[in-house]
Amino acid sequence: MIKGRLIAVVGPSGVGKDSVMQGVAQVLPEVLLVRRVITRAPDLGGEDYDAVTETQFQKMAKNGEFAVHWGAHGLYYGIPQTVRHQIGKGGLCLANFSRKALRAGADTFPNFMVLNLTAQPETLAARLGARGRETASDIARRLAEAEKSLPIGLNIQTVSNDGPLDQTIARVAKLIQPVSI
Ligand SMILES: Nc1ncnc2c1ncn2[C@@H]1O[C@H](COP(=O)(O)OP(=O)(O)O)[C@@H](O)[C@H]1O
Ligand SMILES: O=P(O)(O)OC[C@H]1O[C@H](OP(=O)(O)OP(=O)(O)O)[C@H](O)[C@@H]1O
Repeated sequence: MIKGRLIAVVGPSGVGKDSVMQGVAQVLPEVLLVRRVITRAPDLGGEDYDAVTETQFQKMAKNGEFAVHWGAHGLYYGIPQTVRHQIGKGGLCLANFSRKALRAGADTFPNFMVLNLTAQPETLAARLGARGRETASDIARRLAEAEKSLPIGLNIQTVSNDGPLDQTIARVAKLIQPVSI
């Protein structure tokens, strides 16, 4: 029997969290990508998300619609409660996560695992510029927050994404096996 789990993908802005998640979902069809609720303007690309206003987000949070939620970059992000059902059914779920919210994630989800992606600062700057989703001042703020420590005592796998994306995807696909019981 397979136990489901949530794998929180973390790392600095521009490291490749969304790209790696999408690539892994292509090579491992059983992987489910978590669709986050974000107070970001709709259709800015990078990931599929539910765009809501701040008022809508606060209402959803108050109604208990998020398993975990946090604020960052002047936005709010929520992981929907529905992810719990997917995990309960044995789903291998991947979510773009905040390093600040990892402790809450570990307290919320069974078999919680962290995929920590890394890249050199100059790589991050080049990638954020090329992505073009944020303004230059937003990019500067994101780069200033690149270094953050991770909580101790969690199941953390660290993988460099400095090299070719396909190489990272292949490494991650090998690491994120479901939990057998
Ligand atoms: N290994 C890689 N090599 C080259 N470009 C990459 C690689 N990984 C991601 N990118 C590019 O870098 C940019 C940032 O990636 P993204 O997945 O949006 O990062 P994050 O979600 O961590 O902010 C995107 O334009 C993406 O196409
Ligand atoms: O606490 P931190 O680990 O610094 O993370 C803060 C936020 O940054 C990322 O957001 P988002 O996907 O909007 O930005 P990014 O693609 O530039 O990383 C991540 O998903 C968190 O929501």
